[in-house]
Amino acid sequence: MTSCNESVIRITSVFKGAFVHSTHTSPMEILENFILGVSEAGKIVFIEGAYEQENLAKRWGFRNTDITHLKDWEFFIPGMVDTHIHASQYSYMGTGLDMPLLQWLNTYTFPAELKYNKTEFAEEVYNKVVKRTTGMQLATIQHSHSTLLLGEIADKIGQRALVGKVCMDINNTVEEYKETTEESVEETKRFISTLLQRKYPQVKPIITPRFVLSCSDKLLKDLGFIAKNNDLHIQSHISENTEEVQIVKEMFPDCKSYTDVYNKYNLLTNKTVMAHGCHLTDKELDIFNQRGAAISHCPNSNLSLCSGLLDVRNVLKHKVKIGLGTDVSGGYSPSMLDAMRRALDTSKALTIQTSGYETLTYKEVFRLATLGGSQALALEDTIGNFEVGKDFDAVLVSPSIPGGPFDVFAGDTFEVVVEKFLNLGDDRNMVEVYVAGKKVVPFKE
Ligand SMILES: O=c1[nH]c(=O)c2nc[nH]c2[nH]1
Ligand SMILES: [Zn+2]
Repeated sequence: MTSCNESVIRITSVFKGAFVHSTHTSPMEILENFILGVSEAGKIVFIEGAYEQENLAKRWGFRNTDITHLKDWEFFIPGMVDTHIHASQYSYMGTGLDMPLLQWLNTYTFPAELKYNKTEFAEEVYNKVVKRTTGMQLATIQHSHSTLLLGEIADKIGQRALVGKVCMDINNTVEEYKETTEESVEETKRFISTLLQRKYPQVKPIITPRFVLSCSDKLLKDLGFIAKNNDLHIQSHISENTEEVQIVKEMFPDCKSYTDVYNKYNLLTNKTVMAHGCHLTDKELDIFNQRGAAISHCPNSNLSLCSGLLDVRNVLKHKVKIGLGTDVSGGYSPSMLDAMRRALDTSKALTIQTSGYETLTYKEVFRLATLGGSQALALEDTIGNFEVGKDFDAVLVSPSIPGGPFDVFAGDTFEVVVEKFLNLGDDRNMVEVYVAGKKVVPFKE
């Protein structure tokens, strides 16, 4: 394609059709018959009504034959952002959901994660999990060599990812699955500097204390320093289950709350995303708001481990950033469509319990899965919707594929088709995935 005649920006792809995304003012905007241009750098250069085609073609120097026309009923959505997933738990996804959090960790999770000291096992699992998930993934693993491998695989496939090495220096049940404080700190530093040196464009490190119950005061303190000194993202778990909350309270009598513990160690920043938060109090949500920290709502996991029902409406009321997470394998599905559906189920369960409760709409959970996720990961300037200047991270949805999971009828409106896809669609409908303008699905073998 030709270069633009009025600036150095080179347009490499132009798509014409329907674009569905969220903005600050609207949970779902359906832009039918629009035209979107992507630069060589993978950025959205324009998105305008198709009636502007001629002007745009002149201004940016593309020809009509350069335009990719979406087929009937096809539409683009922004890449969905999975704000919390454990790549290292993928091997037992869909099993072992028969006990509450702390027993589940001791029985299934710690023995399974121990296996990642073997690089071959890590390689097999990570090659599979990176391909199974569409969108951002946060991976956790204790062994830094396999965690680096995860970063390498994500980069090779073209995925966007924040990758973290789980830190834990306390484990009274599976004794062999823990590090000394020094090991945890040194391995974290080594992991971060190696990953940063590799300069992967879309793969970055994230500081990952497992949760308060797995980390000594010294480890939490040192991780807070490392994150601050290197301006890094932070991820952890908070207030997932009532037993966990009670133990934290007993362990830290001087702290006012679970949130206060992370806050004390500089682990609550505007680049922090905390998974779950089902039992956070209003005061704790106020602290999240003040610190600019975010919550990853993991509804499949919250239901599967009977942890709790996060009141998303209340989180939004406190103006706390919130996105969705699959939390594989506490959550049994790696699909962000499933995360949206379980978020709606949770909101409906709260509606049954609470008279006058304002149930989330399917449009609102779509916003959580896209724009909300980008805000939660402090990446709103780069991804989350189709605003000019952002990276073109997108999924091409084809609703009426042969043998697909739902049917489209002549009388359906675009809005109805989008709703059907969100409630009934699956991978078969997601025919192409783009990350920063590059097509990553279908995968190149
Ligand atoms: O859902 C969860 N999965 C985990 O691996 C974990 N570790 C601490 N807390 C946790 N919660
Ligand atoms: Zn988790």
